[in-house]
Amino acid sequence: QDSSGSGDHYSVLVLGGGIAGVIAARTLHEAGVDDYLLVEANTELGGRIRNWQLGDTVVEVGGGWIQGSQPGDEAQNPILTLAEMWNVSTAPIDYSDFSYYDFTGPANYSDQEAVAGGSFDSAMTLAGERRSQGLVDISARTALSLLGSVPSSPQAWASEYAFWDWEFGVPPEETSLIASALRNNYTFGDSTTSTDRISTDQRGFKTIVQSEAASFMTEQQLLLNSTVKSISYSSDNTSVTLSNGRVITADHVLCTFSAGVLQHNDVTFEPALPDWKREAISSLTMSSYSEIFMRFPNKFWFDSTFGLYADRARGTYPIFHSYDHPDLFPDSGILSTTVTGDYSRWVTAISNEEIKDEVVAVLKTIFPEANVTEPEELFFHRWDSDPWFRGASSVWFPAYTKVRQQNLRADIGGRLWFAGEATSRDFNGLMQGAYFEGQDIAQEILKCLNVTGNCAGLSFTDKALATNATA
Ligand SMILES: Cc1cc2nc3c(=O)[nH]c(=O)nc-3n(C[C@H](O)[C@H](O)[C@H](O)COP(=O)(O)OP(=O)(O)OC[C@H]3O[C@@H](n4cnc5c(N)ncnc54)[C@H](O)[C@@H]3O)c2cc1C
Repeated sequence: QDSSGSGDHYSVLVLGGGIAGVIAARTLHEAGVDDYLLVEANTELGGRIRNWQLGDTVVEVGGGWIQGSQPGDEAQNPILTLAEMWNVSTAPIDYSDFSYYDFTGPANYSDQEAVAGGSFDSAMTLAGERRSQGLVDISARTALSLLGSVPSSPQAWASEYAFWDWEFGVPPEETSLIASALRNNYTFGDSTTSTDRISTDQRGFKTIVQSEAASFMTEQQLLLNSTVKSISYSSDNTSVTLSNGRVITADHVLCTFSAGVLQHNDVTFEPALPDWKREAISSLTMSSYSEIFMRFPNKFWFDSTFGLYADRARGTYPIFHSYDHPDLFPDSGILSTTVTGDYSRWVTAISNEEIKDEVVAVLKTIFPEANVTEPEELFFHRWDSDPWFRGASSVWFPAYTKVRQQNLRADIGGRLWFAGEATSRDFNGLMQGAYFEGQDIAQEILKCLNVTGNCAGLSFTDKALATNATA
């Protein structure tokens, strides 16, 4: 195809080279549609799957945990299938392997963590009951309160944090009960055998996306380093304008940009997106989620996998993860700490040197006997300020309805389509959500290319506010 800037035409333009975009392209290819072009702003495929090297060790700074691997008889998580296909090494994660600390140093409050876990399970059950009765969505905080769970000490807050904020990236006040239960229940099912796994592959977990793409995509079907500025659509045609002025037309455009990118108006639509679509996009938030990696000259911390820290201020460096662990990277000297929500926005705004000072002060508090040194390296990806992502992953506000969810993934006029982790009802925020949506929406496009079935498009409801139904 012509890349000189004079314009060209494809059957399908796939916008974005994360999991959703690559799996959509594969789905088109498998149906014999090779007249597509995948456009990606970055210089490589992978999207929110990214790695960084500290010392000699490659760590995952974005999606890298396979949540709900579903071994045994259950349908396996397709992300695990991809990892196995491309010999990407992973290790199990043991969530029961915690050490406990508070602002006085080591402190054992595992009983409080067990209580928080019980409250989480009860909230998931309550969500199922409310959904089957068609009741309106409520926040996870409201649900916890209804269940009598009212944490009122730093140790109880940290315990609650481990089940909610660490998983969803936002506090229970901002988490939809219904949507979080859908995600939790579909990810983990009834399984007691399902485990999470973490990538340990030194090529980076992005290998699952890049190797998969290399197995079917040609150089002519991929346009890297190219930013989409605007998308025009009508019932007859679509066209996309890149930041270098190149205009590409297509029968169909599939947009897989994050909800954060769509919310920030980084890409303009001509005409503007209809109100029902804008309301759906605005009913999600992009979580602020920062895992801060540090490499120390020597290991001075716990031998367990995780450390939970209860500061007086909820959410202040609450989770520590030891990568210098026999299952991960022994002798690497790597320890991470995860912050979310407002504290993540704070660390995104300050310098790495300031973060170092804060974290070292906390580490000195929790290891009063140890020789706590400065980290030799500190890195985290500032997802919130990255214009290609604008946050970590999508979370529904406590205003989830079936109609808003359907409107989020509905096409516009049978020409402009949307897919990605955010459009997934059952796995929103997760890599498998992006995978299934890329596959499913590409199949809808195939119907409209007259390759398979009838072109009906995906239904939407113009008056989204008319119904509260969550089922
Ligand atoms: C810190 C962090 C931790 C996470 N942890 C996990 C985890 O443990 N388990 C899990 O399952 N998931 C996790 N996730 C979520 C997971 O990474 C995502 O759900 C998934 O990778 C999203 O894939 P996607 O294809 O929907 O979107 P993306 O990967 O965002 O793909 C969209 C692509 O569009 C490109 N793009 C954006 N704007 C433009 C433009 N204007 N022009 C051209 N291209 C553009 C982007 O560069 C990107 O490559 C995590 C995410 C983060 C950030």
